[in-house]
Amino acid sequence: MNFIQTRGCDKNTPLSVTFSQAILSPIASFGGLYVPENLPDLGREFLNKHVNSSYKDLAFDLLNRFEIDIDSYVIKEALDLYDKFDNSENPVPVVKVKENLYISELYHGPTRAFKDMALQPFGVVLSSIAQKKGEHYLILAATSGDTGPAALETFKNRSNVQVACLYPDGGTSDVQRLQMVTEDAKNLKVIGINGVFDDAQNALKRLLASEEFKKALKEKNILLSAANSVNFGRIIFQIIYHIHSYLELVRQKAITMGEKVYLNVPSGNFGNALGAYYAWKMGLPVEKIIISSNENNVLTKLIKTGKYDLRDLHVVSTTSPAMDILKSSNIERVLYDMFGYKRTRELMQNLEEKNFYELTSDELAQLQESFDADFCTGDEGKVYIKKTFQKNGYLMDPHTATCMKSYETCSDPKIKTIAYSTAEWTKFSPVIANALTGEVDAQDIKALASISNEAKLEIPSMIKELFSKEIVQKTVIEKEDIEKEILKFL
Ligand SMILES: N[C@@H](CCOP(=O)(O)O)C(=O)O
Repeated sequence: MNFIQTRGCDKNTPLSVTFSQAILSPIASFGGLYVPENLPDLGREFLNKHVNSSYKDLAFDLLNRFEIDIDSYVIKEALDLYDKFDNSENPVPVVKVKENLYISELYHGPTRAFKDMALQPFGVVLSSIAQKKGEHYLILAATSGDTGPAALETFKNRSNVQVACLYPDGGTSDVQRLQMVTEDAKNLKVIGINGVFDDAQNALKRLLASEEFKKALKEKNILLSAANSVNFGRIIFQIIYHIHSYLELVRQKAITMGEKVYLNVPSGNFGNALGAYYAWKMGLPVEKIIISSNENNVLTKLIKTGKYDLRDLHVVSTTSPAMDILKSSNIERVLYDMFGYKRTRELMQNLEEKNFYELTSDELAQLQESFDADFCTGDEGKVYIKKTFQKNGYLMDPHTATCMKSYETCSDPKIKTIAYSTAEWTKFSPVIANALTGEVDAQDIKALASISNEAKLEIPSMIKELFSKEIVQKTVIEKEDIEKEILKFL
C-alpha cells in the first residue's frame, strides 16, 4: 500500500510513497502528513478469526493487511518486543472497573506508558530499514513526558540511529524527567527547553521541513526522521490495541461479537484517538469515540463548536502534563479523511497563520457523528481517582481519570465503554497520593511509598531504580538554541 499527503502534493515530492519512505521522511508537502491511500477493510471475518489470537498474531495479520514494504522477519522481531511486557501472553489487559466500564491498560511496557505499545516495535522497524539502506538517521522526539522515555528506550544503542529528545523543562512529572535524564547511551541526547511542549513540537516540525538543517545533517552523512505520532510508523501500531481491546471484551463475554462500544481516549496529540478512528473505519463496531482532555481543552471545543481557536490561548500546567498540548498533530489526519486535501490545507494554513480555523456546520455535524468530547479539571480528576479507588478498588493515573468525567457526560450508560489507561500510577504519584490521602507536595519517592502501602501495589523495579541512577543528561537551553545544540551533539 502507498501513502499520500494530507495537504496535497507540491511538485517536489512524489504523489505517493511507500511505508518505509513515509516513516523515514514523515513530513509531506506543505507541512502535511502521510496517510494510507485507503484503509484495509477488515470485515467481521477478521474479528472472528482473531477472537482467540495472541496480541502478536493479531498484530502480524493486521500489519500484513496494510501490505507494507517491511520484511516479515523484521515485523516478527519488532512484535517480539511485546514479550518484554509484564505479561508476554497479553501485553494489554482489559479490566472491568464497574458496570459497562472497562479499562484497557496500555502501560505495561518498559516505560510504563502507552507510548511503548508503538515505539517498542517502531524502533526495530526504523533502525532495520536504516541498516538495510546503509543510512544513518537522526530521530527527533518532542515530548510532554511519555513519548520521550519510550523513544529513548527503544532506540538506545540501536545501530544507524541517534536520538535528540526535546522536553519542556519543568513541564513533566519527576519520574518522566528522571526516565529521560538518566538515559546513558552514546546515541541519545536529551534536551530540556525553557518553554512548553508546543515549543518543542514546533521546533521538531520546523527542523523536519528545513532544507538548511537537512543540508547541515547531510554534511555529516545523516538523514532526518521523527519518533512522534506525525510519523505514520507510530500510528500503524496504535490501531492494533483498539481491536485487541474489543476482542478482549468478546473473550470476557462482556459483549457479543458485533456489539458497538464507546472508545474513550485521553487525548493530547491525538495519535491514540486516531488509531481508534482508523480501527473503526476498518470495521471495528464502535458507537462513538469520546475524546477526554484536561484544562487544555482545545479538542473539546473543536468537537463541541467546530472552532480550533488558539488566539490568546496559553498552555496551562495541569496534573496530567502529558496532555498539556494545544497544537494537536493528528487532528489533521481526521480532517483529511473527512474533508479531503484542499480543505485540510486551507484549515491548517489558517491555524498556522491566524491561530484559528472554523468548520462549517455540515463539517461539524460530520465530525460529531464520530466524536464527542469533554474535559476534566485536575481537581475533578482527583475526586474520580479517590472515588474509583474506594468504590471499585481500581487505581488510575490522572490522564486516565479524565475519561471518568466524559464517561458520565458523553456516553449512554447502557452501552459498554472501553476507556484507555495511558500511564501507570507510578509516573504521577504526588497527584495520586494527594487524591487518596490528602498529602500535599510529597516528593515522588515518598508518594510512591505511601500509594504502594495504601493500595497494596508493588512499585516496579524500573521506577524504583530511577532514584539512585546518575543524572547524565544535563542540558537545558532556550528554545532558540535547539538547532545549534542538536548539531553540537552529532
Ligand atoms: N503526550 C505526548 C506528546 C507527544 O505525542 P506523540 O503522540 O506525538 O508522540 C508525550 O507524552 O510526549
